[in-house]
Amino acid sequence: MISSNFSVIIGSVSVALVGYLYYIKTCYNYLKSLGYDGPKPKFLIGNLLDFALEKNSTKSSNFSHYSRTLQRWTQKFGKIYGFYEGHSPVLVLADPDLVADVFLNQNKLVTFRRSFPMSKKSSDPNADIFVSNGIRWLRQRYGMEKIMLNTKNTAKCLEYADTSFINTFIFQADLIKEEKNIDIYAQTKYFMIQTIFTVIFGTELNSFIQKKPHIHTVFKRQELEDAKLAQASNLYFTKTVCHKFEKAFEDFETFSILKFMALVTPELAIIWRLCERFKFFFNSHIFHVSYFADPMSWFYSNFIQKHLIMYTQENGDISKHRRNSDDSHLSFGAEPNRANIRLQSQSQNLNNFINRKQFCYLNSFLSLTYIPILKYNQNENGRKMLNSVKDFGESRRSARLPSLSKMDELKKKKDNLSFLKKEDNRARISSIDRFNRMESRSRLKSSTLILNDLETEDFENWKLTINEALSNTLLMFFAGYETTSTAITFCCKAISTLPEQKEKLLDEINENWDKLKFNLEKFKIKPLKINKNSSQSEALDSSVDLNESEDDDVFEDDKKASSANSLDEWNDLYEALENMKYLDMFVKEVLRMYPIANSMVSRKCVVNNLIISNGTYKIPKNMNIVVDVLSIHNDPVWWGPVDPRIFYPERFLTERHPAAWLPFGIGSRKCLGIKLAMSQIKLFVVRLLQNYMINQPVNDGKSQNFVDSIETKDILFTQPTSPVLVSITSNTNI
Ligand code: HEM
Repeated sequence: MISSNFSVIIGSVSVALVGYLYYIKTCYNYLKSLGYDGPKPKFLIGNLLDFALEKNSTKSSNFSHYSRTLQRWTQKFGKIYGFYEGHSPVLVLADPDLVADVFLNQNKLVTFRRSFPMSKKSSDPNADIFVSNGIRWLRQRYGMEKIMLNTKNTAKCLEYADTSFINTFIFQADLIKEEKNIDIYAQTKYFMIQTIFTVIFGTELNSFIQKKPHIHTVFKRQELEDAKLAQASNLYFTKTVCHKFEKAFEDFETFSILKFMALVTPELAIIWRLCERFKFFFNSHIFHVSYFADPMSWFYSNFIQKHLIMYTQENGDISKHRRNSDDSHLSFGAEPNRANIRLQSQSQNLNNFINRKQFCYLNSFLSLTYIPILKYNQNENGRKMLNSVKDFGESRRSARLPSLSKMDELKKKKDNLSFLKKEDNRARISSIDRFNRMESRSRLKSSTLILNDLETEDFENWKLTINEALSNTLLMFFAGYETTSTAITFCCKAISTLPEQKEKLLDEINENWDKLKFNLEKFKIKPLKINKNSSQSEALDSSVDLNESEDDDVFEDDKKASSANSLDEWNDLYEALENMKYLDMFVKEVLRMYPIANSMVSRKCVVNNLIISNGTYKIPKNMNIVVDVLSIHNDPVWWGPVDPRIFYPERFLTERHPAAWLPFGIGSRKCLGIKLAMSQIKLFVVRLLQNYMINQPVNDGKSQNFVDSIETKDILFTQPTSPVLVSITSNTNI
């Protein structure tokens, strides 16, 4: 009897397996049946091996290179074709007209980013804007755009970037009085982690280890030796943080058997997700699938939590918030009961954050949140919590939120979500309604927070949940750190290898010198105006006495000075950078030649048969769509007549196809950090050239042609595979 049952089970499983394998086999006809050509897939894995085996044709290494694989296929199959990830079809667009047809499509809600079987679902309570889709994305985007694409906020971030430049770069490089090779890639990472940290928390990374960072005293000449040690310890911490982030990226890119299985058998993803829960049995990295999960929890417990503790301590509220106690947790992904206990202190902590004057993303995102109401609010604790949260919400609402009429006005007004403007689009409205319903269903299922459904005001629909506010702050690190530091690295390498273009940049900096005021002056360091004809640079303003008496509390002075420096100063600097046309073209040209986040430019078609190119092509529902950015960026049709392989910023003087330059993506889902990233890259380039002479590395042994001088890989982002050397000499008077 047992054996016959066993045979039945084995038989059924075998039949199911054979059926499943047969189904997989039939999938490989799909793209052909739609009329799309493409590389020949292998059974089960599709074309995944082609990515892994892609060789860098000009270099000895063989790091896999997503963009180069697409580029090779484009040469063979043309401007639109398909490939298979496992047996899931993916459509590739390699033509700006087609990209515009899909990504700028106003009517069809093509705003869904493609997803991977094991990545976070859009319905997850902690889903950030990057993984969210539909109305869930739209709501987050609506609020976050106002913060992140705001010029004043971006100008404020320049102040943070300037200070980071001093903290992470100037000091080390100032010790270099003779020409010396440095790894500019490592340096820009230290710069970026400090900058992005301050942008998110409004406080310096160093403040986590020392309340008054020694860095602010390092520029006293007589203390230089001591300062070296202080600096070393501060940078040690920064380096640790960078290391953790590097690890996160590595983990993401490392082969994982469960990720691979989910990619080739997405229908069984539920099984692979279950297996992941038992990963501790296997105790091996290759069984991990979570995207950034571990570093994120490390990051959360080390940063957000500590920050809140520190903040409440600074505000004299230590009694309620014991260090290392659970009391000061936010309910980020926590269970309702635990969160219930903590909410009193949470709301206090959040209140403190919200009421800070200092601009930072966390603060701004929290000011967009719904009032969180926990499920079990009928007991006394719950009621207390409810009241305190309501008070907190009220104060925030009156302090921060625009009035209802203002909000309506804003909704009506120009914003980048242009398809919102289409009033007569019934399909859109019904889709949004549907997503709204779907979203509220998934929200009700969420075990963490239940949103206050009694909030009836219209604009409530456009806020973030508290979990979204927090997960988006984490996203900012990952979206902003690696990408921007790599972009700055490429710019520095271009400066060091292209003397003619460097001269043009120097000329423009000299022309705008007075507008590009340098924060360093308050640290008694003076950049010297660049005199290209002599080896000696001229001191700009001899009225600053470098030996003037030093205050014991430089930090306090700096604080006062920086608050006295009104925001106008940073607005002026922002404007000055914006008006530097050659600098703008230079950075754009670097990003044209070295686009960094190509695999992010992707969408999922959620409408039945999207017709593009005047009916020439049809994209069926659920098709994943990616863009071959590298081919578009190197197509002479769009970038000629000067050969696109040549570094030639002036090509941007000619108006180009709007979908031919894609480093930040395109359409209503394009990069939210574009303003921040561009202004920080420009600021770094300007400060670097104001303070240092940058040249080709001495005795590097590598080609000093810009294009060949950096070896890259591209799995998640394009990254240099080895240290990027430039030679540097200080131009600064200390
Ligand atoms: C050089 C630096 C950067 C590059 C090359 C870059 C590139 C990209 C790309 C290609 C996308 C996908 C766009 C699309 O699908 O059309 C993207 C999305 C995004 N980026 Fe960036 N990025 C950079 C810096 C930043 C920074 C500094 C931040 C924020 C601090 C940021 C935040 C985001 C966010 C939130 C999204 C998702 C937007 C959405 O889904 O609506 N990025 N980025």
